[in-house]
Amino acid sequence: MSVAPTEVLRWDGPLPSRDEVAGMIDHSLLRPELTRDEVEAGLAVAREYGTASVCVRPSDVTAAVAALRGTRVAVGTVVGFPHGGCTTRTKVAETAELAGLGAQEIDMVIDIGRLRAGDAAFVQHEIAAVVQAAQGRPVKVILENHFLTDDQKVAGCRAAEAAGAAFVKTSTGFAAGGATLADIALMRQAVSPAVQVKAAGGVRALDALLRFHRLGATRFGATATAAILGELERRHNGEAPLDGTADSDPAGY
Ligand SMILES: O=C[C@H](O)COP(=O)(O)O
Repeated sequence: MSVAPTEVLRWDGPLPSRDEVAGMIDHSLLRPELTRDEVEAGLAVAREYGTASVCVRPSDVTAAVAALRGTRVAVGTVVGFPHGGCTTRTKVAETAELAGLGAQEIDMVIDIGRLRAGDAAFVQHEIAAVVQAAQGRPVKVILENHFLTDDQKVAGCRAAEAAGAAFVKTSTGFAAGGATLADIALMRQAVSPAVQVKAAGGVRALDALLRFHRLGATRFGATATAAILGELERRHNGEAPLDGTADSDPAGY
């Protein structure tokens, strides 16, 4: 599918509310160097804004569950992250353990090499095993599009849907490229309306988020949550866009 030029995709409808935008963000706290204090500060950001969830490292799930108890912010975490190359048994065991610790959403990385080799059946089987281990918790399937052709992205999306995934997701945020407009359009077309599309990796500006949303993304993985929502507040107050981000590369790469 061809994607309209950036200018055409500029957001021109009524601005969504802060709650609406926050309610689509998985506040990402996945960087390997984060200290416990930095994680706690990130959890406070999610709590303050009421994001859809936090996406934390597995070792932070227990702390996140405690910090967010009684709020509407779900605790999400990652499986097979970031390379996707561990065994299916390991991904299943991770999922079961993290669910037991209170994780409510699971973002899993596929076996990227197997998909590139044309073995979508393996990828589907592995996703299905994680979906089963998640016991009803939404599973978001990270394709890591940076490494894939369009045909492989579509095959990954179809495998995810057939396996019972709730979302297909563009990227980990740790490869050399993240979410793109073209990929969101492609992924939205590749799955039925029953499956949501999550954009992640370089979604660091309000305009980027809104453009992705217009193309069908309904969840966003972002570290720049406070900046995105601060920009939204400025727009609601009638202030001009911060710095021309409306015309920049929407994914920031
Ligand atoms: O959600 C996945 C990544 O951690 C997003 O990181 P980023 O927003 O800094 O690109």
